[in-house]
Amino acid sequence: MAVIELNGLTKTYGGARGVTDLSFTVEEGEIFGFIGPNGAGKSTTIRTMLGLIYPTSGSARIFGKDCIEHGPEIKKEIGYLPSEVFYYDNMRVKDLLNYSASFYKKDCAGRIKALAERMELDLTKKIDDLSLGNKKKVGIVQGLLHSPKLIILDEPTSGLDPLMQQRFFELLEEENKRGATILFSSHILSEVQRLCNRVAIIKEGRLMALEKMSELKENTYKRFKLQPAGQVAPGAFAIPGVTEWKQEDGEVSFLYKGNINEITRRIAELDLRNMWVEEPDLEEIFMHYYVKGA
Ligand SMILES: Nc1ncnc2c1ncn2[C@@H]1O[C@H](COP(=O)(O)OP(=O)(O)OP(=O)(O)O)[C@@H](O)[C@H]1O
Repeated sequence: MAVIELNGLTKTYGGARGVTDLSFTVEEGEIFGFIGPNGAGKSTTIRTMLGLIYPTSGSARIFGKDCIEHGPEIKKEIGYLPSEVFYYDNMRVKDLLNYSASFYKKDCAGRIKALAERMELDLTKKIDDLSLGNKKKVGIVQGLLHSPKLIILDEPTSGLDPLMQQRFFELLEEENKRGATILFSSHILSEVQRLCNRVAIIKEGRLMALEKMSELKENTYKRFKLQPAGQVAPGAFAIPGVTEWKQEDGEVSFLYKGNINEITRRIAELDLRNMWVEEPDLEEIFMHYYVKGA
């Protein structure tokens, strides 16, 4: 079952581009990455899903229901963590969270306590006295306290230290095992890589690619590093698919995309001391899409 369905979603702000003709679906149980640089249109898409802004044309549906027509009903089943969190500073953390919980017709007390313990959040503190990272933790607990079916995260890790990021990711993986679908929007590619099964790449408001994480990695470049016994002739790797060829300090490196046998035949002609083949990280993949689509 599709949990999120975007159909030709377009949003303009006055004449300015927000997102253009965006279509994709997120299936139940997925951890879906939504990546693109600042200004690509991620927040615009999320705000439309939450019914906070109206699409100019096209539609966004969640749980099979239109996000504008059924906004309040849909929102009860969504946990949303915005990129920036703002609170009434005078409140204590527990009062704010109890207030948030009162919107759901569920007893969330046990969950609030468990989540706060997990994230090492002091419920008795005044929001005013919290650091940025601790405010972020309030947002996390607030987003998860009602055990939502869909979790929408907009740049969720900013302000969290590495240990807390790790905890948070573990928490998300548990929520996913419990059955929650997750949309994870980010420009930090390593975290998307770590967590997501599938990704949509967005650039200047348009969908650039929609792929399984595994395919995204397979269909792209591999980085080769060789340590030859002597100098390699400059033309030795002049075959299609080889780019960024470099020879320095006794090491040859290049990116390769193509039939793996072609390249191993070339490599086999060399006398090697050592060799490494590395998976490209998402950063390199991302650059590839951007350069290609530029
Ligand atoms: N309220 C608004 N009024 C006018 N233009 C807007 C508004 N909100 C967003 N935009 C524009 O829409 C485009 C997409 O912005 P959006 O915030 O959705 O991108 P993003 O991918 O979430 O980036 P970021 O990570 O920086 O938030 C940008 O060009 C932005 O300037």
